[in-house]
Amino acid sequence: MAASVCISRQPIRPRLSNPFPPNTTFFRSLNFRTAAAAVRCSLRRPEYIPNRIPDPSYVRVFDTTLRDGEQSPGATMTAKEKLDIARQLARLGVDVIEAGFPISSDADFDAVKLIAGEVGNGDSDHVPVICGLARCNKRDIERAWEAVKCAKKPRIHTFIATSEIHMNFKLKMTPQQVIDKATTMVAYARSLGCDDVEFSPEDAGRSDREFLYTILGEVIRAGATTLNIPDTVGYTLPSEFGQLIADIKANTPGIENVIISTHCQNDLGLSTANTIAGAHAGARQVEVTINGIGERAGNASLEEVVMALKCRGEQLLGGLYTGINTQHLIMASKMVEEYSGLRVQPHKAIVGVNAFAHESGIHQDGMLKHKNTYEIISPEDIGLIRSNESGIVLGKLSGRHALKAKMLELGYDIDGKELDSLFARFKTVAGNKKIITDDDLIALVSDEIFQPQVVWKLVDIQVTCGTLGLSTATVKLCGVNGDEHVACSVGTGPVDAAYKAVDLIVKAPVTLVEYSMNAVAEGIDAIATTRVLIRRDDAVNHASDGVTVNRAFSGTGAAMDIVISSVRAYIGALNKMLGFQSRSKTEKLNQVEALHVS
Ligand SMILES: CC(=O)SCCNC(=O)CCNC(=O)[C@H](O)C(C)(C)COP(=O)(O)OP(=O)(O)OC[C@H]1O[C@@H](n2cnc3c(N)ncnc32)[C@H](O)[C@@H]1OP(=O)(O)O
Ligand SMILES: CC(C)C(=O)C(=O)O
Ligand SMILES: [Mg+2]
Repeated sequence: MAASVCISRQPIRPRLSNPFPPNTTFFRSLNFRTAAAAVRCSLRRPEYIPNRIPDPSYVRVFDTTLRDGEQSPGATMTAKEKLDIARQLARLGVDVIEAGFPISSDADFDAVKLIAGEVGNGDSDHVPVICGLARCNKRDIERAWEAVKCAKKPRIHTFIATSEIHMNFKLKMTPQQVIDKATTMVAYARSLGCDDVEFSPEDAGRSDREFLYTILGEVIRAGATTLNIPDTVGYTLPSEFGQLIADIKANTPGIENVIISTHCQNDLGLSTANTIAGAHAGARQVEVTINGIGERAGNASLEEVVMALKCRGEQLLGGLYTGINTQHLIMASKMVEEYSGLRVQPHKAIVGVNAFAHESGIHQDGMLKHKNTYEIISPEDIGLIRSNESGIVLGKLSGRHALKAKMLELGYDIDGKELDSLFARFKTVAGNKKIITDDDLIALVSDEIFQPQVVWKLVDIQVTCGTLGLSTATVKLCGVNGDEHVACSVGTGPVDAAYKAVDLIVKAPVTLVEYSMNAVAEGIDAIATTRVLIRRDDAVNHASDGVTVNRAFSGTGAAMDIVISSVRAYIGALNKMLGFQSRSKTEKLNQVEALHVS
């Protein structure tokens, strides 16, 4: 009987907020380091001086989501959207916002100017530098200056290509002409009153080293304050890019008076690794974008670079850190995803929907026992509030520990045989469905666990239906003694035919009082939950011997197939009714026996 099923709906239990057991020194120190880095981030953003950073371990974050990011095909954003993102970037604590390429269009000019006026003039403790991009020509530079000059900290970023292939085929200029253009334009930018000028030798990753040292030395003399080293076509490997930065640092005259920066495209999927290698080799500005969006395969992603520095900077990178408040990362990612229309792949590091989700049983078991078994970052660190604390996503690879924990979260404390039975049914459903929702699980519980004593059990069912004739159903049921019965019937539809076939076997005259069905999850592979209410037709006869049997009995069934779900519900209700009848009769007999004894 149902009374033998030991399930209780329980309130969700409060959880420990500290995932580190107090006596585990390794985790304590790891926790301490993370906390210390976070405190230092918020307390120690060094004063902004264009060409110098007072703390040698501080790495400036230059966000170019609104410029290089917008160069992703289809990512064009309105001025209002760019302003919203710029505000979020300021909240995040980026040091520099490259707001656009003002010469490229009036719309971009207006957007950059708007951002410079609003975000570049904020009254909070931290106001980011607002930067505009310009080619090495006067019109671009004037336009960029016009757009950013109202910011508290304006910057012009000018660039010209230095690789042989770009100089020969694209610019059609000699190396000396390129040097002259670069130096005159850097000086011109300074002459406009801009004391924060960044210069980029485009395609530095494929440029001749000696030529780079020369042109970079010259632009420093002309007044550049930041030298950005772009791997424009994402061609270098991490060791190579790190060496490039180290070589520039060692061989460029006057380099000690400027900041070296990285700008890594992602054509080989190495942009984050290259950026970290660059910072390790001496770069103190990293150019990145939210979600890694950008030209072609994108840029180094801000969240990956920042979290890599936060997680490993202290241990492996000489204490490098940034001023990013990582708790705003998820929001920034969502906003950029929404406004740019570029969807984040589910398995994207840090911000992908699967980045903190665990589907396989062994991992889920580990997560339930100690989160650091399978997570190196806590989701709260990036502002992610998980719907369940351990990030468990049930699927066909999940195990009992995870199912039990998930059911507890839903309010069902299930153990032992009931858990085994639910687990078996769950595996079947999970094998057929991509996503198991909470509603699916609840439907499975009510179908499988809250079953009355089994009198009849559905073994097989086959239906045919359609527009050509009557629906027919063949049903095979198994009785209490294990004997199998088969019956066929026609009906007005497949469910009606199936119910009539069941009636032929069970031979209990009942009326179907109510029938309802819900698809409890979205999609074509949703589980259908059926609820039926039946009433025994010959109730009066039994009522004469004092047993109340003319009550209604409900049954629920769940399955992806609506006919199976319907038949399960019907048989469930029949079983309840038959079980109730036999219990009532037994009780009556017991009462009579007791009377005789007394
Ligand atoms: C690596 C990077 O991401 S660089 C930034 C790339 N981003 C963009 O290009 C987005 C915005 N661009 C635009 O809107 C347009 O390209 C504009 C408005 C800037 C220019 O448009 P147009 O004047 O029609 O020129 P177009 O784009 O066809 O060609 C570029 C011209 O700039 C020249 N050029 C390219 N880079 C530079 C440079 N850094 N400095 C000076 N001139 C340059 C090219 O040689 C070419 O000159 P040419 O017309 O004499 O052959
Ligand atoms: C403008 C420069 C810095 C650039 O985006 C690149 O070289 O990729
Ligand atoms: Mg770029």
